Amino acid sequence: MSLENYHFPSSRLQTTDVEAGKIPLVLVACGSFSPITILHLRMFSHAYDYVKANTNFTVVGAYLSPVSDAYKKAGLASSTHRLRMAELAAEEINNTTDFLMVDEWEAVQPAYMPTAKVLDHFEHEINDVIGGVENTNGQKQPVRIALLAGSDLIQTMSAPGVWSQDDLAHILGKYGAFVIERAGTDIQEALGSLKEWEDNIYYIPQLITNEVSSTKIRLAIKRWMNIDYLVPATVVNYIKEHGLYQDEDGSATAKLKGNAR
Ligand SMILES: Nc1ncnc2c1ncn2[C@@H]1O[C@H](COP(=O)(O)OP(=O)(O)OP(=O)(O)O)[C@@H](O)[C@H]1O
Ligand SMILES: O=C(O)c1ccc[n+]([C@@H]2O[C@H](COP(=O)([O-])O)[C@@H](O)[C@H]2O)c1
Repeated sequence: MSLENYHFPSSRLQTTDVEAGKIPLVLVACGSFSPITILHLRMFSHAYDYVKANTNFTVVGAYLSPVSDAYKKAGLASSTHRLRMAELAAEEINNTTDFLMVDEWEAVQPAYMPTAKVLDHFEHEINDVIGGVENTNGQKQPVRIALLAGSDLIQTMSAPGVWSQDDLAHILGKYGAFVIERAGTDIQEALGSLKEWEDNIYYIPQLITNEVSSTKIRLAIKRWMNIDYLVPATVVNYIKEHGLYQDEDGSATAKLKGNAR
């Protein structure tokens, strides 16, 4: 896994027969995914349903883009592990909805890559290199790239000093964001200083809110608790096999392994 042997994943990108009259859309979720949870996957299902019912877009592909090791956030497993877990999770969701892919480009960067640059990378690969998509009338159309995020991430955009103003204008002005409600975030506050881009921000309430977070999963593992049904089953097994997120003495992993059926 390195930039030299990197290839942009497009196997699940719908490049032909896109419904004429619709705007083709690719959703990109950036984050740590340490580990990926079912809520990360649910973000895509929520967005897909919302887009279909409420907009003139049509989803032609979706990507998980795990952040690189240079992000150095507490609890960040190595990008090799996070990419593999994301792949396993994507395989699971694709049993029911066939559009999710994992892009390694951000994760393999030697330096931290701001989200604006990550979205530019998708724009380049999909619209410049692949050349957009073809609709049912045989016409070529550019794809709209958009950020998919939980409302907590959008709230950080209103917090001073976290994002550069130029990057915010670029992300929300050029690309836009689909924002999934997240328990504990006041959406009015989160969108407070982002008013000028409100036409490009789509807020998606959740009928069933759920507070699963990667932090809580890591905590549960440290407390020797079972994490079944909170992360995909294949990812649970991967975490056990590789002893991820364990205490220094390894006891949490030993217990998880002991619980394995
Ligand atoms: N329960 C959730 N509801 C809505 N959005 C979520 C939820 N969990 C994660 N997200 C969103 O998923 C994206 C990636 O999240 P990230 O990898 O930081 O997960 P996290 O669970 O917030 O991690 P951590 O607990 O390590 O901070 C972010 O946009 C975040 O807002
Ligand atoms: O580009 C930026 O300036 C920027 C500022 C804050 C956060 N981000 C991105 O937002 C994501 C946050 O993930 P997390 O796990 O810290 O919630 C991650 O992909 C970061 O690269 C990006």
